[in-house]
Amino acid sequence: MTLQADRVSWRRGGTLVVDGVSVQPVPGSTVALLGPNGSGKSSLLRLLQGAARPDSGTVTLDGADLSGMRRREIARAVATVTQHAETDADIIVREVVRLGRTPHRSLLGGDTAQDERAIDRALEHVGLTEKARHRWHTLSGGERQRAHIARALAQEPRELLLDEPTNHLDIRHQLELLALVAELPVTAIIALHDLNLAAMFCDVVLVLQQGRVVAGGRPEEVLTPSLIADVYGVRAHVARDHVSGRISVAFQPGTPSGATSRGVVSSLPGVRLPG
Ligand SMILES: Nc1ncnc2c1ncn2[C@@H]1O[C@H](COP(=O)(O)OP(=O)(O)OP(=O)(O)O)[C@@H](O)[C@H]1O
Repeated sequence: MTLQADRVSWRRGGTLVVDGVSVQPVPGSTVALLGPNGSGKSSLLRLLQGAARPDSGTVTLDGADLSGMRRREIARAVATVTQHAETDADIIVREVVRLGRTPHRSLLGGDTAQDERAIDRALEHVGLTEKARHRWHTLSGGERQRAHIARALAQEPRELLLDEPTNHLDIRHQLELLALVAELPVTAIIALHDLNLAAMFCDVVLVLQQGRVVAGGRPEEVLTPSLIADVYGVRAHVARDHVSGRISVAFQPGTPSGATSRGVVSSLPGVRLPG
């Protein structure tokens, strides 16, 4: 059992932005949410984190409907890093990361040795140990992003929801972050724009278009030139590494000629496309 969405739909500002989406990740797997701008990736993550309720369908955690659960209860299992995470207070980095421990703290108790260890580990994972005592406003954009990820890791979640976590990161930190997430013993659902990062690190990709899942499965099954042409409207060449079996995508100038590959369906469990 894990965090699952079953045929969720959500209307925002009069528009259906999530349309009958099911997500049933295998526990411990890493799932990429792909799709063009405005296709509904962040909206779906908001439903999965319990920040909003679907108009229809259900999001469940270990079989229990998220809408009947307390935020603290959800936060003990599910950590989220959103695209626009900010921290106004001028506190040191370690205190930002400490916020991740809040759901685990008893109302009267202070921080325990376990809290301190979780914070140390999280800072180390994202390479910010040296900056732990620095003030928040002195960090670069990428360092702030990594601190927010450390906060989520300090939460010691089972489920990790990340919205464009590589946004501000240089290439080394992009690779390190996704390698870390893929190795962690968590189920991770990550909204990504970079198809190559998805292909390198994710077990499954779900491709959204106008709120609907139009393809889902292993990256090498789904990320074909015709799917990329259909969904993103760009030409691409896809090469496969014969040793790792992983693919890489090279984009080409020009508009693709009309290919249709909607509904690439995988035999993988947990990937269900709308009928
Ligand atoms: N607060 C809001 N109120 C009304 N509509 C919204 C709101 N936020 C987003 N939307 C709309 O919902 C749709 C999906 O947006 P969403 O942010 O989920 O897409 P996305 O795939 O994450 O996009 P991006 O790749 O640009 O981050 C878009 O059409 C957007 O305009």
